[in-house]
Amino acid sequence: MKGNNLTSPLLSTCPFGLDEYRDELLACIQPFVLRLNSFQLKPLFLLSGPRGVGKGDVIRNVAERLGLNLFIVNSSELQGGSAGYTEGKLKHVFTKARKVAPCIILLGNIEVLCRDKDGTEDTRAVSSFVSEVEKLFQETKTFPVILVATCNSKNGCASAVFPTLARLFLHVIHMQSPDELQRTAMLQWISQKCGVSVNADLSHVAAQTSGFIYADLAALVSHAVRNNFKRMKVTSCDEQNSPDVALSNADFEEALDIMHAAYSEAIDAPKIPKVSWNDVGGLSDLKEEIMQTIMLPLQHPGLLATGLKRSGILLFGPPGTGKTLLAKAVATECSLNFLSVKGPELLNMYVGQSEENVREVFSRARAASPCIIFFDELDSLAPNRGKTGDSGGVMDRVVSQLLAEMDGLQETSHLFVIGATNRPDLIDPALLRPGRFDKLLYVGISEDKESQLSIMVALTRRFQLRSDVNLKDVVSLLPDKVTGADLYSVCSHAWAIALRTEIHNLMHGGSSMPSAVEVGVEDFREAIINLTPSISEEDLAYFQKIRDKL
Ligand SMILES: Nc1ncnc2c1ncn2[C@@H]1O[C@H](COP(=O)(O)OP(=O)(O)OP(=O)(O)O)[C@@H](O)[C@H]1O
Repeated sequence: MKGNNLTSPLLSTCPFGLDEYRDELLACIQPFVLRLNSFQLKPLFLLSGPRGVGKGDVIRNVAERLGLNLFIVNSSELQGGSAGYTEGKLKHVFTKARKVAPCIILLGNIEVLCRDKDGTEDTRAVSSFVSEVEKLFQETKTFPVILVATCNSKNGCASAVFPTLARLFLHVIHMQSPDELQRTAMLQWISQKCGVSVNADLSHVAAQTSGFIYADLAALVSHAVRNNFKRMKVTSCDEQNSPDVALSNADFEEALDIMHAAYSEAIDAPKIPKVSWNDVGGLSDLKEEIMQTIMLPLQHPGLLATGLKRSGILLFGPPGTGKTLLAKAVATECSLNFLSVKGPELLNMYVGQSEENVREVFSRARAASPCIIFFDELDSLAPNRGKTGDSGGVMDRVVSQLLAEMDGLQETSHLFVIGATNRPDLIDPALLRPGRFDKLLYVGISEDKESQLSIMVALTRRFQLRSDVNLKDVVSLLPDKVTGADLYSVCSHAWAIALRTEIHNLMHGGSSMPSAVEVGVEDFREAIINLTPSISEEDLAYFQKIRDKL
């Protein structure tokens, strides 16, 4: 793609994927440039969107296309602690702008304008701004001056701007995070702009960059170029001998790893867990089933377009049977970030806050996608509506919010939801309908020696076992019905007993502390004697009844 220069030098300043916003702004400004403004309206426009979405580039491109000068001023430069200062600064800026007319004044970060120290609206500053703007347009007779302000906002809406200021604008353009197609176009444009060719599947890269905006994609390409230089061992270059750079899939993969890691650090976002299949004993049928559900949309994103309904997975069963462990292992295996949320953590006494928390979880996961959201104790978050008896109907609204978010998942192939509960019978049936948590999987206790052995093997993987230990013999000492958590307790107990013995020997004339604690068969025996299985026969009968019912 190198040398595939853009045909129009004007087009080159507007990233592909932002053209719809550019055209919208162009259409707004053109009548004023052509003096078709018979209603004496003031040409004030507002562009809002997340920081780095490409607002400046859109305005720059419009100015170039219309042959207007661009006069850039940041609102924070106009803030000086008093309304008088803002007024003086504004006068100065507008006088200078008039001198370079025809022009666009780009007033950046308008959300900070007219804000006093404690963040509230400074009404005097607002009225100075309004009157200075009035004067600007009254006194500009010869060539047009257009004012385009920008506002940083997470969700693209301009609510951060004080309503008195927002009312001044003739039209507001809300710039959203780009979709997959737009991201592909942007990556292509940024690479061309950097003068590098691309031997990678950009649509595949774009699919892995959900939540990225223009500035993130530019950083991604620059990381990819650096990776390429490292791979090709480019040490020095000058204008004449600049190396031929062809970015490969591997360059982008590495760059994505760097970006995802940096992003996770910055916002404490979910990360890929470090639980391998070797850490999970038994449960092989469940592993297979979950992997298939998750891998299918990842490997064939096109299937979603054909109307295939995505489903969430609900793991249910007694406590301590490895539901969380299983979900983490799937995330590790598929290289997915893992966002674990305990149902009760999201509930809040303030009106509307619990629903907001649910929304926030999904938006955090979307920003970190590909991602698995793991809802532990789902029954506490989504109980049967109308049965909970909370006076304000909070739970009903939380369930409705959860349903709305789950339905929204159909559009993405990179977000998965796994729920876990000990009480599936308490969950609102609406959540178990097709397209939501419609795959119910029972995670039970270990009832046969074979599955107990495989869990013991997984749990003692990092143990130093004495030569007298045969795990089969250890397993034969176990009660018939135990959970993974019971076995974990046996292993950790045995290790603690072994450690205690080592310390005792050391204090009574032993030579020196060995580098690792060696666990012997006696240690396991003692730990097993002290074990009380966490699930009783009645509990088990109850879980089996629910399982048969579902
Ligand atoms: N199949 C297994 N293989 C290895 N370890 C297991 C297994 N099942 C459970 N464990 C051990 O038990 C611990 C608790 O398991 P986990 O938290 O996954 O259970 P859970 O079913 O999610 O429990 P809860 O319903 O109480 O949330 C794990 O950290 C792990 O050490």
